[in-house]
Parts: sequence; C-alpha cells; structure tokens
Amino acid sequence: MLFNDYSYLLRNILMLSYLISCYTFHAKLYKKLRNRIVKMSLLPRLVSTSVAIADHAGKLIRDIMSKGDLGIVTKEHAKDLQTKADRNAQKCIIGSLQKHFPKIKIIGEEEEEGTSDNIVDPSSIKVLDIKCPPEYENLKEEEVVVWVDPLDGTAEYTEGLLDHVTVLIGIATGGKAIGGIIHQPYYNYQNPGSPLGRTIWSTVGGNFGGITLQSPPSDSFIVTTTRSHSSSTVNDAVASVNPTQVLRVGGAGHKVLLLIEGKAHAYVFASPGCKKWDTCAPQAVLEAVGGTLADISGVPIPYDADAPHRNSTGVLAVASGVNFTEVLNKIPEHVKNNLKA
Ligand SMILES: Nc1ncnc2c1ncn2[C@@H]1O[C@H](COP(=O)(O)OS(=O)(=O)O)[C@@H](OP(=O)(O)O)[C@H]1O
Ligand SMILES: [Mg+2]
Ligand SMILES: [Mg+2]
Ligand SMILES: [Mg+2]
Repeated sequence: MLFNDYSYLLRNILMLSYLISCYTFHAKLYKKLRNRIVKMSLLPRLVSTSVAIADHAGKLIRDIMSKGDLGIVTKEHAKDLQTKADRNAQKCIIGSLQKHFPKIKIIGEEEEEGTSDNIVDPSSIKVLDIKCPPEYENLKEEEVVVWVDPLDGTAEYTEGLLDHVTVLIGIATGGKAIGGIIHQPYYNYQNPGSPLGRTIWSTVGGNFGGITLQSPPSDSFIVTTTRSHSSSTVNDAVASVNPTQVLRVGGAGHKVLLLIEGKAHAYVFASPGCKKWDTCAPQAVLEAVGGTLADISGVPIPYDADAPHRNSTGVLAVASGVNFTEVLNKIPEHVKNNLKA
C-alpha cells in the first residue's frame, strides 16, 4: 500500500517536471522567435506577419464555405458580390495588421473595420528568409500603405471556381508596390491528400517564396483576361495582341499566378473595373520574379494612400521573359484613348 502511494507520487512528480520542462522549452523557443521577429527591419517583419495573417484569413474563407451559408449581398451593381467570407477575412486582416503595425495606413476593399476577435496570434508568425532591399532597410510604419483585397474572386467563390480565389495583401511606399502576399486558400483542392492552400510572398528587388517560377511555352502566346466583365474594348485589346489561346478566369491574383507558373504570357484587361487592392500584391510578386505590370498604356500604377482606388486606365502585365514593350505596342490607340476619356 505504502509502496503504491510512493510510486503514485513519484509518477506525478515525474509528470509535473516533464510538463514544466516542455513549457520552459516552448517559452524559450517562442521568446527566441519573437526576438528574431522584433529585431527584423519593418519590411521583412511586415511580409512575415502578413503571410500568417493571409493564411488565417484563408482558413476563415474555407470555414464559411464549409458551413454553407455564404451570406451573399450585392454592392454597387448586380455583378458586384460580397460574402460573409469577404467581410470576416477583411476584419481579421485589418485587425491583425493594426495590432502589429499601428501606424501603417491600410486600405481595404470592404467597409468592415478591424475587430479584436480573430486577431492572428504572434506564435503563428514564422520568421521567413525575406531579403530587404537596402533602400527599404530604414522604412518607417508611417511611410507604408497596405492595400488589402480580403477575397479576390468573390463571384468565382460563390460559383465554386475555388482555385480562382486569393487573399491579397500589397505593401507600398512612395507610390510603388514593394512587397506582396498572395494566399490561395484552395490550392490543391482538386488533389485530395495534397496540402490544401499556399502562400506566395515577395519583396521587390529582394526575393520571393511559395512558388516556383516557370516559363510559358515559346511556341504560343496565351492571354488571360476577365471571365465576368468583358466589353468591346476589353475584347479588342485581347485580340490586338494575337493570342493563340485566351484564358478567361477570375481574380487579379489568380491571373498573375498563371503568368508566374508559365500558364499564360500576358494579362490584358482594358477596363476601368480593377482596383489598387487587386493589383498591388500581384504586381509586387510579379515584379519580384522578373515580370511587369502597369496600366494598358504602360504607365506605372501609383499606390500612394491618396491615389484613386480604381485602376481607371486598365491593366497590362507580362510574365518574366516576355517583352512588355512589344506587347504594349500592339495595343491600339483607340483602346488606350477609351480608357483615358
Ligand atoms: N465596374 C466594373 N467594370 C468592369 N469590371 C469590373 C467592375 N467592377 C469589378 N470589375 C471586375 O470584376 C471582377 C471582380 O471584381 P473585384 O476584383 O473588385 O471583386 S472581388 O475582389 O472578386 O470581390 C474583376 O475582374 P476579373 O477578376 O478580372 O474578372 C474586376 O476587375
Ligand atoms: Mg469585390
Ligand atoms: Mg478583387
Ligand atoms: Mg475582393
């Protein structure tokens, strides 16, 4: 009896000391990671944090779809949809960015403000090997504008075209896109058993991760454009670059991923419908891999805080290795002028 009491006590002491050592180990590891994050300069810290935030927003988007009640409402017109996933993802992204970077200016697609629930936990932030170009080493929060599209490809989300959906967090300073995060919550959803979702990140002039750059075929010229918002000007612009194939898909994030993975040569959208939160992150990722994104006349898109939200002069982008000027020179003057008017 006495022996049993002792062995019981000993077992509990051993168990307790094991738990304490586990806790101490994890607390030390956590502190070490936090210190590494805190010591990083702003841009890599913002990119690392935004990767965790975008991953979390992606989980919210999948949760809402799996529960089945999308809470769809229309915004400015019948084709302009918003779901509970757009709203919840925006609240999570803005709330988390504000918590970690209180002085940066954040511009999101939806009206929702950041909330304190669903804030990304600091322990989920991984220290990524992000290169900060020397000119941004001393960047301050006050100099940064972050453009957020919490769910790019809402119409496609509601229609079950899930690989068109992305979460976009674009980082800008001095009017230029300098960092981007594109999270694709349903990447691999048609390959059961493979890990679901992926996150691509970049710093312009630095490095990128989460994707393998592939060249598009050299014996064709594949163009990607909108699937839901065509017009005669949109179609004239596409036809003018003599495509061998046209991929009509949703989302600016998704279209730029097609350019990076060698599935399309150019993204041609001669329409004033796309916004800065659609293009900032994709542009930063595309430029980091050697591609180009500008307006339909080749003029750089400005990303300052007071820039108009709408990309009223359209979008033209090419994959790495495709000559932007050659494609631009094929866009007819009437297309460029229609968008300037
Ligand atoms: N007013 C207007 N005119 C022309 N085109 C427009 C307009 N509003 C939105 N769009 C295009 O519709 C697509 C979806 O819009 P958004 O990216 O803003 O929405 S969302 O992020 O998917 O919620 C997107 O195009 P694609 O994703 O390329 O199909 C937008 O560029
Ligand atoms: Mg929208
Ligand atoms: Mg969008
Ligand atoms: Mg959106």
